[in-house]
Amino acid sequence: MLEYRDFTVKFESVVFQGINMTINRKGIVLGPNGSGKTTIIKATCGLMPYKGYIYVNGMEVRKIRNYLGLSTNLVEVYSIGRKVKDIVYIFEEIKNLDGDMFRRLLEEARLFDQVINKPLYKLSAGQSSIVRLALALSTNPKVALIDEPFENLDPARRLIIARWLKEYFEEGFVTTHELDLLKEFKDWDSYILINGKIYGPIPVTDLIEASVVEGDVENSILTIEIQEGKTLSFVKNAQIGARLTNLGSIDRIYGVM
Ligand SMILES: Nc1ncnc2c1ncn2[C@@H]1O[C@H](COP(=O)(O)OP(=O)(O)OP(=O)(O)O)[C@@H](O)[C@H]1O
Repeated sequence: MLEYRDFTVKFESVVFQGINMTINRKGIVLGPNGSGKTTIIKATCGLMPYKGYIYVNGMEVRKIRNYLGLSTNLVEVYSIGRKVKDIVYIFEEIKNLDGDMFRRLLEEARLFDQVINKPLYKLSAGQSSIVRLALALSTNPKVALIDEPFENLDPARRLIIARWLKEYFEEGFVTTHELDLLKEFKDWDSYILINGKIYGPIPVTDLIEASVVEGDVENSILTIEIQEGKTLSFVKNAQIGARLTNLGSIDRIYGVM
């Protein structure tokens, strides 16, 4: 279980202001560019300072030592070792990574031979993304925090990745701004991260059926503040507004206004 209490991050401007949220299943976190998707994962993995509290299975992140049950695909975590095979070896030693599973996943993505003897930084963006996801999932994590796993991937590999995400971890969330992938995660919850706030959980099935309408609409499943004083409502089976999934990317939500 992930719990955020008064979670606040400020850089030059506020990224999160006093977030209170509990995630106890698997969630898709949707957010436009710069909304804080990577920031919330970094904070939850103890990779950056924050105000307030983050609890992973009841343990406050700042106090966690040697917890093996949390995994992420963030590149910062895999900056050790020269080649991919060295990273696998190190994670087998320090995090009980299952080397056979890692090999099996990469063979399924038809990448193993191409990447295993190369350093991560020499891989293409898509290859690096798949390798880091396979590293994260091969530790059989209870909780996984996966940042933008679908970027730079061809359609066939996106479906492979979606299947891994459904199968290989128990709790946590996957961030994306791509809306056409929602249909792969129909029994998950979704969260929308925008303008310093996090909205949700909303069942993915509800979001798939929702249209986005300007203003505060009665009987909507959700109303969000997209900018100071400007709201958008998500309305199921509406005859007005723009069907959310037709937007393609959550970044295009600003165009609805
Ligand atoms: N170390 C930092 N110092 C200053 N500002 C930062 C830092 N890291 C992130 N930010 C800012 O915090 C905001 C959130 O960044 P973050 O990378 O979390 O967004 P994101 O939702 O992952 O975006 P994208 O979809 O573009 O990857 C952005 O405005 C970014 O410029």
